[in-house]
Amino acid sequence: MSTTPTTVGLEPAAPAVELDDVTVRLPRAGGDLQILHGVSFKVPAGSVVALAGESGSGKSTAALSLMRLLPWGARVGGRIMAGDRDVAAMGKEELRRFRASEARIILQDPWSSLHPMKSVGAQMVESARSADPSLSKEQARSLAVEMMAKVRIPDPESRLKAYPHEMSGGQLQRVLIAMALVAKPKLLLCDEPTTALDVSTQAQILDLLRELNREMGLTIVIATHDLDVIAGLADRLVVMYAGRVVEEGPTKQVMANPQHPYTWALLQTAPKHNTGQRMRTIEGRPPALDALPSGCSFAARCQFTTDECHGTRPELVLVDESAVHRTACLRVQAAAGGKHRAPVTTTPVETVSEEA
Ligand SMILES: Nc1ncnc2c1ncn2[C@@H]1O[C@H](COP(=O)(O)OP(=O)(O)OP(=O)(O)O)[C@@H](O)[C@H]1O
Repeated sequence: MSTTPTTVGLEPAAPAVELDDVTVRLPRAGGDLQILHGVSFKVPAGSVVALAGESGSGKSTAALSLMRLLPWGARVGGRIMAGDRDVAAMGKEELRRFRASEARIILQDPWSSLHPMKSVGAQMVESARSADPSLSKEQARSLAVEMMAKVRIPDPESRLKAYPHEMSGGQLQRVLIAMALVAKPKLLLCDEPTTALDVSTQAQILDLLRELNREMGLTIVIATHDLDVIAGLADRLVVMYAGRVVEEGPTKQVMANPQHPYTWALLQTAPKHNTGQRMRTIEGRPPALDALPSGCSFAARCQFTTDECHGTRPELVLVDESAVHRTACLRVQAAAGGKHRAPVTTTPVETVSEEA
């Protein structure tokens, strides 16, 4: 885990990327389906930020929106910033360069992320040269060998000649990470990067990500439903539910002292955090996105629900200013006697995605 972000008493690092009041709507017959509702979080440069939540909570959509990799016709509101540039306002060529060299993505299924008919080496050379067209084929190839060695693929020279079907899932995920690294990106997005892998390979890939963050200062955003993945890796944790952020803060603090009942319940489902013999599940299901309740989306599953929770949607407010720990729960806010502050939000402006 890096030590750069939001250290108490120090100036927080400038955000590498930031979502500010982001909404995402997808077109469908009968009216748009809203997937994200005013999602805001910052990813300090050099940090690891995890997006956690059950399936369908909007983690992937939030992560993919950072690279504008949303389905065609998606309407995006709010601001998505990469440093001081607005990702939504990037022209085609700027966006291509951003995706080729600054921000790279690793998806859950390594098999479908690679071309089956091209050797690993050819794909790595392409990746390197799309980020830096001035590289010769030989230079790109030696960079590929270097990065294959960095992700600890034995005998990288000969493995470059292999085709994807000749490699295991764990090796392919390493190849994908190496393929991202040849572009020398600043930001690596990982969408459930270990879900398709066996447990020991999962641990090795997580160790590798941790090492890349520490040694290369790579900023990492990782979307996962598995809180054990996050525990030793992420500096900050963003917990999502039904398309909203319900809690956000330093991972250790959120895990040791979860404020939102959903975060607490989610932690109980993680094997290492569960003290009982059997793994718990959270009773009930998240609400359908086209039938969200007017109050708190978690109210129907929460053991602390009051009448007010059904009628009033809680805003995400600071519960610990120095650690930038926020939660969206009326009960927590009431217990604090209203001393918590709601963040300032901006007026959303919508853009329509046409290139993904
Ligand atoms: N292209 C799409 N068309 C229609 N609905 C979509 C589309 N993409 C996502 N959704 C819906 O948006 C919601 C959020 O999806 P998203 O993949 O962001 O969630 P997630 O938390 O990453 O879940 P998972 O871990 O299952 O991927 C889900 O209900 C999903 O069905």
